[in-house]
Amino acid sequence: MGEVDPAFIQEPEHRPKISYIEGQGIPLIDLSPIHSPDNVSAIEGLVKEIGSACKEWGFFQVINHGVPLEKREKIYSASRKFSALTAEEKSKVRKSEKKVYGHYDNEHTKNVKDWREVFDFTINDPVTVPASPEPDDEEVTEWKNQWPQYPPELREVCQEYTQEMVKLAYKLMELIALSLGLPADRFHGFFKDQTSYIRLNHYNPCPAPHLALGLGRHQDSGVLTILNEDDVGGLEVKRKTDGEWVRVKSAPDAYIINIGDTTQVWTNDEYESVEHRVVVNSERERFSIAFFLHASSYTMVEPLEELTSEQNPAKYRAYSWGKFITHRKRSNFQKLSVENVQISHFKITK
Ligand SMILES: O=C(O)CCC(=O)C(=O)O
Ligand SMILES: [Fe+2]
Repeated sequence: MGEVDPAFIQEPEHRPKISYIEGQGIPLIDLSPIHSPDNVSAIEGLVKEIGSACKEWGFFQVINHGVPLEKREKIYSASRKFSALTAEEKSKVRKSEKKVYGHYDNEHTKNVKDWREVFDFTINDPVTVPASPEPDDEEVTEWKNQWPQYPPELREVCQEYTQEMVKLAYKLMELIALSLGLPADRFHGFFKDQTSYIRLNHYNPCPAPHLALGLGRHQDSGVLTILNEDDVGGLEVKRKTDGEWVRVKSAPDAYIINIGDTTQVWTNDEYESVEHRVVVNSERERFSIAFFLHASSYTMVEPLEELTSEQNPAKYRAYSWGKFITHRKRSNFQKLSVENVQISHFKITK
């Protein structure tokens, strides 16, 4: 076995198990009804399924989602070509504190290094965000994409894929709104100048897969994540019922959807954002593509009025989405002595 940089080594309690439980129970939801919206009873059934999946798992898979296979194949192919470039070539579009999108292979999750490299791009280029996390600083700045020279088609296939993700994300948010007894378009207003981005993930084979993780345990901080993975596998979800890590077995052509922290706050904990991580292996590299649906930076995130009452008061104080992400971005480039900003910091304690 090769030597592995100690920066990658997880504490014993966070190391992956040799044998794993396959997440058979993770709901698999057929989205066909969204393509014939007049079929009211089919939509109602679908809304119920989505509601239970959000409540019980915070994770589910969808099939018949309407995203053309060809667009996905194209973005995977471009992602593979990019990952095969030399480190020097990739460093030309390297992420930094100032350039927040691009290539990066030095990310830490909870202060342990992840065994992966990523390429990030914002779907609204440039996107306007606060200049600093300081609460009183009203200055704004722009975050822009960096596109590599090679492969030349990367930019275009990413843009085409983005359109599909946005369409699917809106559909899913409509179903989620309905499942909460809200009007279908209840969430749409939050996405006018959305800060959503896409991440192309590449996990190399790892000589010490029992010590390191492709991606350490975390919750997604945004609204919703739409993930596609290749056939290698490795995503694990912390099951709500018993806290066990279960391996997601991706159905062919499925997208894996999970609720993020913003939705947890909006729904006042009705739908919780669930921890997940990625296990690597010593034989096969793995690719995945994640679309993170994020609100406009000027959004104040707080429990929705319709979902709170005297009996069920708001469990969170309002926080600025823009300040939250600038805080996160800054700390990504500094080794932390304290925990990163979390929604729990806005929790109202009695
Ligand atoms: O690659 C995966 O399967 C999951 C990636 C993920 O959870 C993330 O990037 O937040
Ligand atoms: Fe994630």
